[in-house]
Amino acid sequence: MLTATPTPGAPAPSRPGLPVATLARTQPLSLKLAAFWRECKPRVNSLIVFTAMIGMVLATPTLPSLGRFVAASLGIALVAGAAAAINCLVERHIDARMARTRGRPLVRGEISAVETLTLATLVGGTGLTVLHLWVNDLTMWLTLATFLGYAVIYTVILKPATPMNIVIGGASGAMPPLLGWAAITGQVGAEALALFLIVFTWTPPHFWPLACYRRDDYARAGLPMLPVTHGVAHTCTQSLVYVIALCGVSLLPVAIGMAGGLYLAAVLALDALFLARTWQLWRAYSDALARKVFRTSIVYLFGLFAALLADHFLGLPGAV
Ligand code: HEM
Ligand SMILES: CC(C)=CCC/C(C)=C/CC/C(C)=C/COP(=O)(O)OP(=O)(O)O
Repeated sequence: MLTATPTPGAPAPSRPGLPVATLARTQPLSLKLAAFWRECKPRVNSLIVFTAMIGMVLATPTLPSLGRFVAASLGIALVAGAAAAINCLVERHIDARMARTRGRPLVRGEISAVETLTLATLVGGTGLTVLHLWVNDLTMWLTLATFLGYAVIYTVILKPATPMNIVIGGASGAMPPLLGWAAITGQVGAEALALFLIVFTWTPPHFWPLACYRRDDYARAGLPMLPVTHGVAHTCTQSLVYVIALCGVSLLPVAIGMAGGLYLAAVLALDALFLARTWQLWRAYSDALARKVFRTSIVYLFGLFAALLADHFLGLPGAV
């Protein structure tokens, strides 16, 4: 619970002079809802939902039913948003100590812990209900497991305990394309596992460059991220190993016949870009380059899934 005593290093609350707990009580509902929206981490979750949507489109040789597609996207988005909000709730004292996260709504007193919990329960519960009523129970259970994997196993247990937090916790972030596949087919096939493996292998070199240039933040917050516990050089070596593995894993869709030449051409270019940047970082680390590698990771994953989509549409009957 945030109290009237300011957390050392935390920013001033959104209205100076008022303690954060009092502030949260005096905010109008519209501002609280806007604060909750930010707690749902809409930018990160837009890519998460995008990968789930591609999983749905790839799961059928034609096009998925529009109703099922919309219901599954909505259900997954709502549960992912609730998971992000619970992450903000659990980590509010840590967030107050890090420059990157100290502007978050709970830290600034724009919303209270109880309101965050209430809204997250409502939103997450609605998401699971949508999946139960209009998608299928397999997707609902797998989405619930993903929620628990991120909000509890990663956030509460692994993140404060081990520098390998991201490798194990990354399994939750890799689930959405598999959830999309399960939403359309009612099962989990080899193709869904290939998509899972791509995001799973991508996650460490997505996160570690950011953890490198934010290492002082993580050290101040007392979180055992790899650059804090093992240094930047070791983290860059690990990132390079994962990107090399990713170059292999990214070819799985071609190897199992779920994607063709267009995807192959695009993914080879993306692999070359990600590998070159991660290699440069390994050779000569700088914070500026680490920022660039982090941004490249996002371009990489978005580009890979967009290429899968384009390749799929090219293969549809009637396409040139
Ligand atoms: C457990 C695994 C993951 C961790 C620890 C992680 C960590 C992070 C962190 C710390 C940021 C910076 C957020 C900020 O600036 O506040 C970030 C940004 C981002 N992440 Fe991840 N991430 C993970 C998985 C994923 C996955 C699976 C996706 C998408 C499929 C993703 C997509 C993004 C995007 C799009 C951004 C940029 C957001 C922006 O520009 O504001 N992340 N990630
Ligand atoms: C369907 C469903 C439940 C999906 C959840 C998907 C999922 C696991 C997303 C994780 C991505 C994410 C926001 C990481 C932030 O990590 P962090 O908490 O270490 O970052 P922070 O320091 O910015 O809070």
